[in-house]
Amino acid sequence: MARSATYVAGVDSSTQATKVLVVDPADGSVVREARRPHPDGTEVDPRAWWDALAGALGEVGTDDVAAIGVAGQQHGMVLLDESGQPVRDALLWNDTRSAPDARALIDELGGAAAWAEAVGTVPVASITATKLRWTSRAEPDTAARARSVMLPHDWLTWRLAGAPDEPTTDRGDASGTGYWSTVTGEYRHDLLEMAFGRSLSVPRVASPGEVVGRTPDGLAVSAGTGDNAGAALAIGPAAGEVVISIGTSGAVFTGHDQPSTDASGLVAGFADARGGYLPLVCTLNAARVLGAGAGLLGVDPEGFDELARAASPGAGGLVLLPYLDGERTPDRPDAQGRYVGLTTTNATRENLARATVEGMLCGLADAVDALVEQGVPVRRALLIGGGSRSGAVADLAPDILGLPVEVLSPQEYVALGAARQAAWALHGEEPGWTVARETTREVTDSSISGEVRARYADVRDGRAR
Ligand SMILES: Nc1ncnc2c1ncn2[C@@H]1O[C@H](COP(=O)(O)OP(=O)(O)O)[C@@H](O)[C@H]1O
Ligand SMILES: O=C(CO)[C@@H](O)[C@H](O)COP(=O)(O)O
Repeated sequence: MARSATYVAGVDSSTQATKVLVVDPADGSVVREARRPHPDGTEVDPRAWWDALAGALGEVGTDDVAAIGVAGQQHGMVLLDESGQPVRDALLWNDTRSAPDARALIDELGGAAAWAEAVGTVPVASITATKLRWTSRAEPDTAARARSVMLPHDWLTWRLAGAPDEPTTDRGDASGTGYWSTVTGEYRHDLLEMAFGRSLSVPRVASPGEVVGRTPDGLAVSAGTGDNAGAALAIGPAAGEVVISIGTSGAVFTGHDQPSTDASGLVAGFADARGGYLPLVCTLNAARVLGAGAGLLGVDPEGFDELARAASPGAGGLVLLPYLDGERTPDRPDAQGRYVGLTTTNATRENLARATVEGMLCGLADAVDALVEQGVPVRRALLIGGGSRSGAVADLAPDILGLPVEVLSPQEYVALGAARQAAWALHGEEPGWTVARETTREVTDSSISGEVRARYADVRDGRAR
């Protein structure tokens, strides 16, 4: 159906919610937006994402929308049967049950370096291939019914396009599966078979500006991508800039001109949504650490910020190891959070709040170090995601990271990137919009990073208990 509509829609189907933006493709301005929550938990019926998407699209309205793109939480395993129905709830990126399967797969291929060379990423429990192995091992009857595997954004894109015979994915999201190689740009069907015990259908990898289908209403559907690649598409970090996304995950990434193959496993060598590369470090513990701290202290986010700002740097020696939900980077799936160094002198609500923010930021500072270790230049950090709305995070970040920091204006950058891709698919060229930049917050005391991070490292590495 031909449409005379003028706008494009971008979707972020992330861990906690679906967010939809209707955007003017002429300048990238947001004209309408809506949001629907997702169920909690690390395994979710994908139909809940579809319902959230349908609800949010219904609220924003699509009569004047010509194209749509979906960026989604990475790595989630959506296993489908012969008729295209999910055989079980999707296992999400933050589900750690497949940690032993990750270790087994590493051994079977001959070690971490072999994986880094093969696909760019050493498997941890987040990576889709390990979830396939867990399913074939722990739920063989369920596995027997599976015919195809998709990622969350693949599945939503496929459904938006009316479930065509040939589902699609893109380089950005495919690179988080463990069975698509960022190094060669090809599927490694042998690794999928090694993980699952037999072959499964996988989506075709569409090109960045491709129209992969049409909705029943005639909207052009773009290839979509993973949420972090979506944010990178929206922001376009310059050389030396690293994006730090403080959502459910803490994701630290930037564009790069060559694939990464980090055998230490800290840096995932992902692809981006433009044809380039997106080395990325992901922690399991970011915005929710702040929420847990606020809950512990019985305050709202603003009250929590006020407490954290009122304490001195270093929180009187109190340190939080922020691995509340286990950790992915470093690979400690069974870890728990720990406050260390509590004394009668430092036992104040202010220090508890400050240690919480500092601990979360130290985890992200470690992630930045891992990128630098891989030869990625880092001179400035750009903060996005729900946790970047915390005033205490914004205030403390430059001194803990030891970097100038820009907190980008609160926007749904992942959905904006998806809208940008939809505009690209619609008009055949990538739009030229840039996002507004904010004032840079400079490092105020360069000794803080060293001192706070040294105490944190003692706790992280077991030298202080
Ligand atoms: N002002 C704030 N202070 C601290 N945390 C916040 C604030 N605003 C939102 N958040 C947290 O940000 C998270 C949601 O961020 P978002 O980037 O949308 O996550 P995701 O992409 O994982 O769904 C929630 O955990 C929420 O509690
Ligand atoms: O696993 C990763 C990146 O490798 C996560 O970043 C997920 O993509 C989920 O992101 P959020 O929902 O936290 O934005």
